[in-house]
Amino acid sequence: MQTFTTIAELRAALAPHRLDGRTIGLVPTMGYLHVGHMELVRRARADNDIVVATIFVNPLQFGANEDLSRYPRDLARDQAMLEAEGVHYLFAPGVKDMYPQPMETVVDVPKLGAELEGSVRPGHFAGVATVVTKLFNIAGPDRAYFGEKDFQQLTIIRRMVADLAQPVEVIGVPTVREADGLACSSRNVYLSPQERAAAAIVPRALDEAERLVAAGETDARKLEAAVRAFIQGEALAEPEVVAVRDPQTLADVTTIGEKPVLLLLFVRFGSTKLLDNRVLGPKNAMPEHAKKVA
Ligand SMILES: Nc1ncnc2c1ncn2[C@@H]1O[C@H](COP(=O)(O)OP(=O)(O)OP(=O)(O)O)[C@@H](O)[C@H]1O
Ligand SMILES: CC(C)(CO)[C@@H](O)C(=O)[O-]
Ligand code: BAL
Repeated sequence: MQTFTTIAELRAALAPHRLDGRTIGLVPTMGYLHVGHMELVRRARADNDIVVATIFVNPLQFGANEDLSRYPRDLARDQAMLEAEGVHYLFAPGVKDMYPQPMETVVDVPKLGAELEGSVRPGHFAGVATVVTKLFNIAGPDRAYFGEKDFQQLTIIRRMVADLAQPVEVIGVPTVREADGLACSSRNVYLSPQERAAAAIVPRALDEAERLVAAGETDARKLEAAVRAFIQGEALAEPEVVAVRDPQTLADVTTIGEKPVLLLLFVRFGSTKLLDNRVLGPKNAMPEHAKKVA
């Protein structure tokens, strides 16, 4: 695996592959990799001739009071993990390599980006859409891989690609979980031992929602209220977003009926925010969602 920090180096390395007709799969990350990221890499390896992973902690998507400066980083460990999975190229630019001058151009999907997680992280999704567009322009991938854990992000990227006719196939990858069901996440390292134990309430809340729907709950607002109360049963957990939405569009849903719905959770433990979601409803409509890691 070769690691590059500049746009020119990566482009030069990829150009001959493109000329030879090889397909390129892109796995964008912010580093501090875990088994969830590795699942994205494995999918990219299976589908493409060449795999490019990126590690960039993108300042554009962090608010002033967020964790940009303390975001966990370990490039040497990440490189070893990517190399072991057969990644061909790692693009790990510095901020000056990505943004040599202050960015004047913004890619935004404003309606989808303003709600749910966006309502507590204003500007976050414009930062994501902008950097992902730039990464697409740099690497020119045939396919790009994103996790379903960040479901709103995945929805926004799909919409952006469709609206702008970006020539990339977006592939969503099911959430990889720890043994107790907690979704793997780089930010899990922020949790104290007590918070880590308490965080198991998040996947359990998804189970509880599934149970309530199976027991006949059809009112989306009532389901949200019940799930919120369930999470609040854990003293260390503060639910910021509990929302039942349409899984394709994220549009509001009032009734849970024939069609599957998506339950999105954004739960705070101290200063750490964790995301999770599950499709509820007809079983055959569910994606392969809950993957456990031993
Ligand atoms: N548990 C997981 N299963 C599958 N994909 C995941 C998982 N966690 C993250 N991803 C995906 O990996 C990509 C890079 O995510 P990122 O580097 O932000 O990791 P993260 O663990 O989500 O970090 P954070 O804790 O900062 O949210 C995103 O597409 C994200 O959805
Ligand atoms: C897609 C992404 C790498 C853009 O910075 C980031 O939002 C993430 O890690 O999910
Ligand atoms: N995992 C999404 C990137 C972020 O929280 O900034």
